[in-house]
Amino acid sequence: MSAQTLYDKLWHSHVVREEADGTCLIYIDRHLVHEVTSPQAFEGLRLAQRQPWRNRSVVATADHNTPTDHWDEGIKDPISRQQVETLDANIKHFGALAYFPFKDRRQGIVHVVGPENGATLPGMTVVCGDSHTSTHGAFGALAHGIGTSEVEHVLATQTLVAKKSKAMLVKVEGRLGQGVTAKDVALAIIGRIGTAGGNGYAVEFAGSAIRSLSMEGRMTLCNMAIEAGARAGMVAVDQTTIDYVKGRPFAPSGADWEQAVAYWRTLVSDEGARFDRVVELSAEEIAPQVTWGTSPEQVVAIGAHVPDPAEQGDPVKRDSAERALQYMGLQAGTAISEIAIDKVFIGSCTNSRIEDLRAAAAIAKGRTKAANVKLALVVPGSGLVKAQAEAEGLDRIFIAAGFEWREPGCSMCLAMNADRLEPGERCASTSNRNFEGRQGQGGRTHLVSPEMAAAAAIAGHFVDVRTFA
Ligand SMILES: CC(C)[C@H](C(=O)O)[C@@H](O)C(=O)O
Ligand code: SF4
Repeated sequence: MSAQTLYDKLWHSHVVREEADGTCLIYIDRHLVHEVTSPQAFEGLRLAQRQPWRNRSVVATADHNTPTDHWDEGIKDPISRQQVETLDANIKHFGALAYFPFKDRRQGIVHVVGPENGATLPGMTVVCGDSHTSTHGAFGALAHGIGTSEVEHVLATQTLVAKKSKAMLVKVEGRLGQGVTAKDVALAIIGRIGTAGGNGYAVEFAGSAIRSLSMEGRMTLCNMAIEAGARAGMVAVDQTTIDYVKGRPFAPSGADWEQAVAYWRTLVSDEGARFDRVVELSAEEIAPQVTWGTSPEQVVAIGAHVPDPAEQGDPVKRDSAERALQYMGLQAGTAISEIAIDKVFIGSCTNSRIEDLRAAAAIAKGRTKAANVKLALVVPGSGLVKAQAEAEGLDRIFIAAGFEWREPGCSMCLAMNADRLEPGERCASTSNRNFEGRQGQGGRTHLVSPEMAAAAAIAGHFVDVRTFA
């Protein structure tokens, strides 16, 4: 057999049936479920009087609609409460391998919860009614978001109708500088190929800079593959992957573990495997990134200035840059480091894992939030991340610096709960989307790494974390 990509291997090992036109039925190993995209799917099962094909593939949690403070008061918003209670009822009725409901010790953002419990494993197909399911590709898994009707299809049949995508290799060689993170790599890639650059592709991230990333970093990167328009993002299995998975609650153990590891080690692209497109970046050239507009591709390095739309050759891009500047309340030519901020959000499935919190705390330690920053919110990705951070004293560092330490959830990543921006407020955010109104109507989002967000909270404006002393 000719040399195969990691994507080829994951795909072919899951095809149940292939039609002449290439449409396939692929088997789904892990089905992650949250409260937003599952109610109609479960309702569909009920109406059809069907049972889930394999409810032990389901791992569910409530994340988007859960508040991040005053948990003793429950969920105040009636619509949010109903969504979360509906999930409770559906899981109770249909069953699951694991359910981490509101207030459970292990509750959290579904994309944080899956991996940390060992429910996301190399070689799996992982789906969820959520676009950032690409996160799980960090494990050498084939992972992507699906729509609500597909959620129902997977529940009912354990399969998905899909067509194979083209394969793209994004290679980042070299050493990332001090203060340059996986988030900066992700933003730099999107800045290079654009938010449509990955359309029609499954992307494998490779190269020495990617190999050197921790699993947390790889998850950050794969999380944002979707913002580059890709169907899925993935990283080949190596020792870092295997070390991370070992000993987690749903990971195999004993003889099963040995057998699994032997298989997982094959989950790499073969020498000479063919990709439809190859993009190469040099790690040394990547600086901390800050988005200035309303699309993740509208991004520059911290030392740069807000670009002038007039210099944009493509009329469509020029138009959208002009609109973005207007929405963002920015002038072309302004130094990024002169942009003052009102709020800071450290959290989301992109950057709310323990390593992200450690990095932000290292910047905040012994310092104080600037007076013009009304709120600096730190929201761990899960209850387990929160407990770990507290055991390490990170919560006390943040609180001493004037930051707020909250309960886990999606929080201010999207305004589906009480955490949001007010119209016109400007936020340094570690999340993944900066669309108009994403963090609240009229809110202005700048995407950055956790280090950059913490430094901005202290300085009151964006600042180069590499020279921040
Ligand atoms: C609510 C959910 C469907 C949505 C998604 O699919 O991504 C959300 O998680 C987001 O980040 O916008
Ligand atoms: S943290 Fe944000 S991006 Fe991630 S699942 Fe929640 S809302 Fe979507």
